[in-house]
Parts: sequence; C-alpha cells; structure tokens
Amino acid sequence: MTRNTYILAIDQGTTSTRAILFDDDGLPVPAATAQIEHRQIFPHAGWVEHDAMEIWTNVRNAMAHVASEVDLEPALVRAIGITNQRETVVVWDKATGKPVYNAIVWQDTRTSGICARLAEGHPAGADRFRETTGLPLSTYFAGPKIRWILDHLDANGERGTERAEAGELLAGTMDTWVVWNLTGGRRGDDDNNPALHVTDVTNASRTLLMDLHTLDWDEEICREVGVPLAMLPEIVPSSGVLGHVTGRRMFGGIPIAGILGDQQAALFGQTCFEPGDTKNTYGTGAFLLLNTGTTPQFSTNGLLTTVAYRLGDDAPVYALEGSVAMAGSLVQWLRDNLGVISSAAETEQLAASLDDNGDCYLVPAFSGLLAPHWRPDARGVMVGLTRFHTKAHLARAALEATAFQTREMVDAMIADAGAAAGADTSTAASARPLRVDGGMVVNDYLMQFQADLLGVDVVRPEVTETTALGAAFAAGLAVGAWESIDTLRELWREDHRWSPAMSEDERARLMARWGDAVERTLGWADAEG
Ligand SMILES: Nc1ncnc2c1ncn2[C@@H]1O[C@H](COP(=O)(O)OP(=O)(O)O)[C@@H](O)[C@H]1O
Ligand SMILES: O=P(O)(O)OC[C@H](O)CO
Repeated sequence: MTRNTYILAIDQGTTSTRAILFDDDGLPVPAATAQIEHRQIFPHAGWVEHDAMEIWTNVRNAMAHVASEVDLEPALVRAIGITNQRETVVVWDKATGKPVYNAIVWQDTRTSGICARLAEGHPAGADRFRETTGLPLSTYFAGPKIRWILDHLDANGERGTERAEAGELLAGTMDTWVVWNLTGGRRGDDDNNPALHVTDVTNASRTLLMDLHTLDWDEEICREVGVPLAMLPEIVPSSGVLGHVTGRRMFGGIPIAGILGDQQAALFGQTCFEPGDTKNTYGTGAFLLLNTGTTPQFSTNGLLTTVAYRLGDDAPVYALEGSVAMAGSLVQWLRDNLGVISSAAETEQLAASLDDNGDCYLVPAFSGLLAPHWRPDARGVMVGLTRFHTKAHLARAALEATAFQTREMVDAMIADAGAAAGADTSTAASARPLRVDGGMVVNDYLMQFQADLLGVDVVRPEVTETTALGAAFAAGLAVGAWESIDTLRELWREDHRWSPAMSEDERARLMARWGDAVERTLGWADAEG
C-alpha cells in the first residue's frame, strides 16, 4: 500500500455509531476515533426503535470528529467502508428524506403476528422460507418489519402501501440509510444527481426477501410478505466502488467502496477467509459465523445461512450463523435494571471470587430464544436459587450464559457438518481456534470459561475493532489500497490466547444442566411471543 493513506470505517451499531480511521497497516489511528450513542426507544414491551435522523446526525458528527482530530489531507483518505447493525429497517419519504416512522430494531418482536400469519396453513410452518432465503421465519428479520410500517401507515390513512408501490417511499437497512444520506439524501429526487439507494448482499441476505442463489429480491416472497419491489434498494457487492460522498467539505468526493453487515464485517476483519474459519463476536448479542465457502449450506440444526461477503463480481462466499440476542446486554441489565453491579467489568472479579457456579443458571430468553432454538414463546429464567446465593452467583451466571449459548451454536455447527457428508466443517468448528471480538472479550473470566466449555483455544486479535476493520478492508481492497485478501491475512495479529483446562466430564455435566435450564424457559409466553 502507498504509505500514509487511510481508510475511514463507519460502524453504525445497535447502541452507538463509530467512525474509525485505519492506516495502511490496518491499525486504528490514535485519536481518529469517535463513538456516539443514540437513544434506545421502548414504546411497548418487546418493541425497540431508533430515531433514524438522530443516527444520521451521529454519523455526520462522528465523521466530523475524526476529520478534526487528525491533521490530514482529505485526499489521503482513499475510501470509506460502512458496516451496520443488521435487520434494523427504516422507511422514508423519497421527496423529503424524512423517515415516516422510527427505525424498527432487529431485537423488536412486534411482527410476531405477521410471522405467524405467514407460517399459517403451510406444512413447513416457520421454516418455509429457509430454502430460498436461508432464514427461518422470525421477528428478527427485516422484511416483516417493513410490512408492519406499511400496515401502520395504511391504518392511519397515510397510504403506505400505495406510496411504496409508486416508489414514493423507500426502505432500507441502516447501510442503505447511511449511503443514501452520504450521497445526497434529500436531493434523491434530483434526476441529474440522484442519491444512491443500495444495500450490500450481506445486509440483503438478512431481510427474508433475497434469494440466496440469485442474490436478487425474490418477487414471489416479496409479494407474500407484502413488500413492494419499488421501495427496495439495488443489491450491490460488499466490496466495490458504488459512489462518492457528496458535498465539498468533510470527505466530499471520497469513494464509498465497501458495505458489510456488522457480523459479516467482523468475520472479514478477523480474516476468516477459508472454509471452516470461525469467529464469535460478543457485543450486545453474540454472533458466531462459520465460513462455508462458495456454496450455501443449509442447516438442519437451527443455524442461519447467510452471505459472508462478495468481492466485486467474484462468487459470493457464504456462512452459517448462530445468533443470540442477549449477551453483553444481560450484563447491562444487571447494571441498569437490577443495579447489582456498577460496571460491566465488575462481573469478572465477582465471577472469579467463587469456586463454582453454585448450580445456578440464568437463561436470558428475554424476548424468546434465537439460535438454535427459535422459540418466541420462551422467557428468561434463573434456576437453582437458594438462600446461599449472592450477587456473585448472579454475575457468574450472566457471563456463563453467553458461553453456554455459544457452545450450543458450535454444537449445532458440528451437527450440521456431520450431516453434510464430505463437508470440511466438522473439524473446523470443533477443533480450530475460535477467533473472538466485541466488547465482552476483555473479560478474562468469560474467555477462559469459553475455552473450557468448547475445548478449543479462544484467540483475541490485537485489533478488537474487527467490525470496523472488516469494513475498512472491504473498501480498501476495492480501491487497491491492499492488493488481495492474502495481504489482509498478514495484517491479522494475535494478542491473547486462552486454552481449555476443564475435563470432558465436567464440560458435559455443565452442558446437561444448562440444557435443563433452557427447557424451563419454553412455552412461558404464548406461541406468537
Ligand atoms: N468487562 C466486561 N465484562 C463483561 N461484559 C462487558 C465488559 N465490558 C463491556 N461489556 C459488554 O459488552 C457490550 C458492548 O460491546 P460492544 O461490542 O461495544 O457492543 P455493540 O457493538 O453490540 O454495541 C455491552 O453489552 C457490555 O455490557
Ligand atoms: O450492532 P451489534 O453489534 O449489536 O450487532 C447487531 C447485529 O447485526 C444484529 O443481527
């Protein structure tokens, strides 16, 4: 790479928006980082919304902060890469650029009725879309959320469906929203200089609307879900110049050259380029992704099939994914809702102060269970409590819950690999080291317990902002800042490794107890969640 050039990554996450400048060694430039939180809006139990205008303001402010912190010629920034919380959708008016409703967040379960109706009367039930989209029918995904917004507008006499069909309303995940605004936004109705309405293939693969094989919207499914094609963005590769930032100041004219959903970006940032390479991200939720190569593999054990990345016109690379809704958010809940800890970091010392878990398990099925169970009717439980237990047991159970859920997903991957004769994933998921990232990987207790429970090494890289790094890598590759994925592989460096030190018997005993605890969550809420 030419020395002293940079790639800017924008990471639009569930709780905050980050802008990070990376240098040609793939290292974050000190001080050239900004992180701005946005409001979490909870209008009803189970509903989670974001203000898309607030998020766009935060994107601009985060970029401005980076620009003001470093004394560099804007021309030295060769490209911008975007990564984002996936499945969260926004619908906006093309003429005014104003959202017609708050963004509905991936954790939101309000579409349970829509999903139940779509499953009704079909023998494959909630699994009927899996063959085409790789996904089970779940409130998690974007398509039904778009339909909900249109229904809401229709019910208010605001002609949602009609305006969507006429192309007056646009829909998109947060990548689409950010790119549309970076490329002109409200001037989207100017035919000479239209704003870009695009999404990358990894984000599109989370909508329940995209055919995994053709990498295009599936017209029949869109019709069934009730999402007019006219409001959907064009699907583009994850790496490739798709447009330029408009305006003369602050990154104006810089190419936008990469987009990846945040979990796929983390896989890319961890340089998991070979079939069998696996990473787990421990943030608000936990997301385990296994690179399965250029042929999509379909899970019979509760995992999702998703696009991992597509570089230009190359064949797409697919992944199997296990998604868990509550990981770090459970630690936040201990801190913010129960007040038993004052900081997330406190959990480490509390957990390590105990000889064992006191046979206590906390299953955070707060809005049902995602992978591998897909049970919207589950609700959280803590089992095994006696007068002996203290908040240390609570903290330990909260941390261990993330490791147990991860082990369930790894087991599902091993079972899938066993089912797919000849697939190279069995040894991969079971024996290769697990690359980890996300806010929880600073917790030594959790990482050691994870290695113990999996029986494999758990490895943390030097750059733990792997999500942003993945977006920077995708953008940098497109503009020739890095030559190939082999160059990227050389930039990945190990920081810390935890090796298993638990007996197989103890591992099996703990997993059996966890399985019993999970059973106790099922069926608590009604079937529609
Ligand atoms: N020392 C720690 N121990 C356990 N959990 C932690 C620790 N530090 C942060 N966390 C958790 O990590 C999460 C933040 O991780 P991050 O990757 O920034 O999340 P996201 O990108 O999903 O917003 C929070 O939910 C927080 O509770
Ligand atoms: O923004 P994060 O890191 O919480 O990730 C959210 C996921 O993309 C949801 O699928």
